[in-house]
Amino acid sequence: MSQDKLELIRNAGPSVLPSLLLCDFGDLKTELARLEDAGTQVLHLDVMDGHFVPNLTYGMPIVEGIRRHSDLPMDVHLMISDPLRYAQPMVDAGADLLTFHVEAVEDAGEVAREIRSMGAAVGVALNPDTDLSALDGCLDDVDMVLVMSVNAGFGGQAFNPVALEKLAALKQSHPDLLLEIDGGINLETIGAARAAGCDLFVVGSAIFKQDDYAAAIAALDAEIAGGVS
Ligand SMILES: O=C(CO)[C@H](O)[C@H](O)COP(=O)(O)O
Ligand SMILES: [Co+2]
Repeated sequence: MSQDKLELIRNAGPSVLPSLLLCDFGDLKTELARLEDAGTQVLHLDVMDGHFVPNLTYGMPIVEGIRRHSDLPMDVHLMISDPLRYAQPMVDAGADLLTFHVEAVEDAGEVAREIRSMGAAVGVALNPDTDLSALDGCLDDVDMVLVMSVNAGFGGQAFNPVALEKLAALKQSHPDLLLEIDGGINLETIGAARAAGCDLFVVGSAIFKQDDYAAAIAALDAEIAGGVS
């Protein structure tokens, strides 16, 4: 199931992934319908534990609730101190791609292999201050690298261009790896991320602060198309 969904995620690229961090959780069903009508192919869910990051969001019940109302592949961004503790419950709740932070674990390769053994695709994320060398030894065991362009924890932060250098370096060293960017992506920044080789573009504020999600996503798609792959 998840390997099929991984193919869907791969084939979706280059694509905008709405981050549900800033959606109306009081009316999630309508929000999901609006995103599907806007052509969304993959959802990005931000799970924060109030420990690895100073913010608290949601866990398995919300992921499972979203799964009940949408068949879209779910890219679950774990901003938590102990990703393996919750990996299997997240897979059971419907996560297709589970991404953990390299800063949270001692052996990223081992964590990646364990998540894969649960039947999910796996991504590894790194914050702006974390050097790419932190990924040494785990890139053969992941399907995707999530390059953060803000410090994980909150929506609505300003884009940090250090992410562009990391994307370009990863594209060169690992051309087959799926690359995702997250944080401060909007009409001004998305083209540069595409030009740096990015495939998946997580967007929160630049969609959810607009009245018309479809128009917001179409404008972002147009900027992606204008970038150099
Ligand atoms: O992982 C995240 C925050 O840690 C979110 O995915 C991200 O911040 C989306 O929000 P925005 O587009 O407003 O930056
Ligand atoms: Co995220």
